[in-house]
Amino acid sequence: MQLTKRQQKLRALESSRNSAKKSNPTSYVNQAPFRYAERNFKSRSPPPDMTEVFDFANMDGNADVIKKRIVEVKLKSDLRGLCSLFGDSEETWRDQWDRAYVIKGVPGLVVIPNPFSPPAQRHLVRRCLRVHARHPNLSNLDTHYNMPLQGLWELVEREWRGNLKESDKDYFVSLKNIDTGGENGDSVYDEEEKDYPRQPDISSSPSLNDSQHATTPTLKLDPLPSPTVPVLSPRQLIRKLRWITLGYQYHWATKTYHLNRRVAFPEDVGDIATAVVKAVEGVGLDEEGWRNDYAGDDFRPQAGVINYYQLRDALMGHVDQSELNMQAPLVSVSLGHDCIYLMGGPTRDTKPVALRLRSGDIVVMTGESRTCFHGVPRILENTLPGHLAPEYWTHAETSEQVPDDDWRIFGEYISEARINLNVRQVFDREVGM
Ligand SMILES: O=C(O)CCC(=O)C(=O)O
Ligand SMILES: [Fe+2]
Repeated sequence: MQLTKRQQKLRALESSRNSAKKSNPTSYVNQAPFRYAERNFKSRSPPPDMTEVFDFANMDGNADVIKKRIVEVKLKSDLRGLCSLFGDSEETWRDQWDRAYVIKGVPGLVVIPNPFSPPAQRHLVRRCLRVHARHPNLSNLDTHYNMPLQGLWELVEREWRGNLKESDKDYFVSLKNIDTGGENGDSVYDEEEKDYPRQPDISSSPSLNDSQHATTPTLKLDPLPSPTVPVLSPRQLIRKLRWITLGYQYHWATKTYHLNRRVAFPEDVGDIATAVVKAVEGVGLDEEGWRNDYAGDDFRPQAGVINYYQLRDALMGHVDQSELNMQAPLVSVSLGHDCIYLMGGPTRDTKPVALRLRSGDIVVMTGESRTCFHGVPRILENTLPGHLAPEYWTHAETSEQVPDDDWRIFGEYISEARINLNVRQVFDREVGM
């Protein structure tokens, strides 16, 4: 993109102002370390300081202070035996299918570098857009729009193939009537920060507040639609999708689960999470006195969130503490563009570690880390792996490399996005409905 002279001048001015602010200790002196790190990685001008980022796919490239903190550990089992979506990934594995990493000073966190094959990653991206992002799963868009039952993605595909035109009656997804009753618990999405209504009011206190737990019998009113959301074409509207919920649907306003809105948990996502929880059983760091002792057989994938990030989106620091069962590990899978993932401590006063997560990487929050602050301040541009690019099939050399011919449309979406799929156990075991 060519900048005009005026734009260049404005950029330069912004950059010098920000640098001055950054070098002025008084403007940062009262800033909690987690916020300070968020601010660093969100900054566009000047660009963030990336010297202390953990990169598990490029071990030699890590700074010495980072290398010293990474400890390679063995998973309980070879992942390939646990779920058919694992296996045949690119170089990173070199046949070490039981390899993972933990970090000194970050008890409970386990990182498994991408174990998925390229087709498995494409399968998950497709499922996240075509299957999971529709009724009965709730999304941020449901508050404001009468979402089509067959899903927004179906309209996107029809528009893309030229089978849906502006003059067709179902082209524009209609806005919800503002008179529908409810409480105003949701905010309109923001270009840069994902509209998790929970973010602003999560306290930095490590103690769990009972009112945030799943069983609290609070009145769960649906949030009111906003009068200011625009009417958009399917391909524009899909870029406004920020999250959907799986299994037990989440009520953001009260930070509790809807016990009466339970959707069957998707098998492929549940299988991945269960396999991962089984694999990390017993993983720990003796020298720091921690070990994940959650039995894989006790894990039940009961709820999940899929986050859809556009390149300028961020997810601010938060703690996931709405689950009654806070002992079970939380499994989180990255797809598409790389991101910076911050993992802190029980309050924002702990300096977080910054991890570069790539497509396919899995983060598991076990034990202590389960109640710690974390967030995604930055999606890294120009990091889409070739096997997810829209034009991928045109470069394929063998027939196995050729993905389904409909990949191009998913590739177009993911070429400006990152998807995160995370799975939680809410209760101790199954809960009868
Ligand atoms: O996008 C991610 O990697 C993290 C998402 C997350 O923390 C959440 O949904 O609670
Ligand atoms: Fe989270």
